[in-house]
Amino acid sequence: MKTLGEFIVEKQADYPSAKGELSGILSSIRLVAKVIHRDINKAGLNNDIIGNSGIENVQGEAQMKLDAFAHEKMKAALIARDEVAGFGSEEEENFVAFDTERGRNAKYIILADPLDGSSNIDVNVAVGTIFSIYRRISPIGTAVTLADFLQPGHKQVAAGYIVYGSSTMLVYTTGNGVNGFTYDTSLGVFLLSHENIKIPQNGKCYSINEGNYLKFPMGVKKYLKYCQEEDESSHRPYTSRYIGSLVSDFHRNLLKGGIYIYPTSTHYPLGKLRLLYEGNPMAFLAEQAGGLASDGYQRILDIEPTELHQRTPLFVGSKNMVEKATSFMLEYQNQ
Ligand SMILES: O=P(O)(O)OC[C@H]1O[C@](O)(COP(=O)(O)O)[C@@H](O)[C@@H]1O
Ligand SMILES: [Mg+2]
Ligand SMILES: [Mg+2]
Repeated sequence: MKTLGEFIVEKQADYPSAKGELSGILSSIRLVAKVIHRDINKAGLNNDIIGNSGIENVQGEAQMKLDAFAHEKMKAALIARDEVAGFGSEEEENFVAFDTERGRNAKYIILADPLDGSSNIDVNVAVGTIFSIYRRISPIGTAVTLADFLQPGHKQVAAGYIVYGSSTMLVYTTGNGVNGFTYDTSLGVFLLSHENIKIPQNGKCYSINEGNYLKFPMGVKKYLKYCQEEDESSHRPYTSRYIGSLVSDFHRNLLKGGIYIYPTSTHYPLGKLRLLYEGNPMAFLAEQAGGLASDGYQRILDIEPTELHQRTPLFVGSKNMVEKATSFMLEYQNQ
């Protein structure tokens, strides 16, 4: 079976002009995945890892100890690389420009949600790490600027996630399909287990925090009613599945078909999920697997970001399901 390392080298050979820089970054993300995997596995035994850190992150949300741990590990792994010019993270207010000679001459910037679904850690439920890679637009030889981080999602050169579930998997795309690798803990390697993943065009599963139903826009309420109606030909009613960890919910729907929705609500008028750390990477993966991602009205990857921690509504998953949901959004646009 092919390892992630072998796969990366093989793919690099498909692009003779490539200098292996992207491959180097992916290798460091693989290392971060192993480190976080190791510590998550000890979470129940280690009080330095579980629980609330007692501080709020830039989103005003309680920061878990593992959030901060994952963020620090990721930053340390990336700063050590020749290829990375800067890092933006959900856990840090400003982006970090790697302002050394090496960083100023590097080509890529990374955005990440180092630990996604962190409220699940203390109860032993799957969490994840999400990453997104862009080529910088500022001149080489200078420190990166905010503009390098505010590029629309269609400019991503690679994106992916690690899901720390019943097994740990790394799933990524470089714009040429989506591949998944399962971590073999006894060998310490990621093995290619899910080659060229394609999301089913139709699914039977919808994932949304239905507890917020009364706060949703009318289009979402109508779509949920549609999901729950009886109709044999379209296999409705669909099944409701919601873990509360985007990576895990997305991963299930990617493999089995389904739709994940985090809409606007009276509570979160702009949506809850972050465009740069969550929306864009998942949208890139979904499209590369043959699915779709929308904010309800437009393609996620076409949104021009204006802020690092910008939020977005997200409808992502099987093509026909996302199209159906967004048709309801359009129909009930003003309600
Ligand atoms: O509890 P809610 O409001 O349904 O939100 C759940 C969503 O929030 C998130 O946890 C946000 O991610 P973080 O843990 O990285 O802040 C998503 O993973 C998840 O889908
Ligand atoms: Mg998250
Ligand atoms: Mg997070």
